[in-house]
Amino acid sequence: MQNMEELYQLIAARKQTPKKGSYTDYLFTEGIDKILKKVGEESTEVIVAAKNPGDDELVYETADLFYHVLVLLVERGVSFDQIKAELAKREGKMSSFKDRPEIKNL
Ligand SMILES: N=c1c2ncn([C@@H]3O[C@H](COP(=O)(O)OP(=O)(O)OP(=O)(O)O)[C@@H](O)[C@H]3O)c2ncn1[C@@H]1O[C@H](COP(=O)(O)O)[C@@H](O)[C@H]1O
Repeated sequence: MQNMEELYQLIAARKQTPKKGSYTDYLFTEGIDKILKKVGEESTEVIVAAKNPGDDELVYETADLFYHVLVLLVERGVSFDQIKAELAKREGKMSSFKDRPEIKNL
């Protein structure tokens, strides 16, 4: 079983020690524009999958998107701990939705 953090570490290791024939290495070699294009493509595929019936396609495309976002974070030098810290800051925070009537009125 591979969790998100383990996958991040594997991708970071690929950047540190490139492995010939690896898709991750291919993305790093192509560079940031290619990685961003893939994140865009995979995001669109998630949206389309979410509109279609059944979960399989949505699960598959979401996994693709997560992987490519992790590649992007490694490429940009953002650590997984930074993401965890940001999520932790939000934990247990009350939603300010009720205080913002403009959202309900959209
Ligand atoms: N989670 C993934 C993962 N998700 C998607 N992909 C690849 O992402 C690509 C997306 O498919 P597309 O059809 O959109 O892209 P493509 O036509 O293959 O290529 P391009 O469009 O990028 O030119 C596929 O080639 C998938 O294999 C992934 N490749 C690798 N991983 C993980 O990363 C680990 C390291 O991978 P390697 O570096 O390749 O060994 C693997 O063990 C996996 O756990």
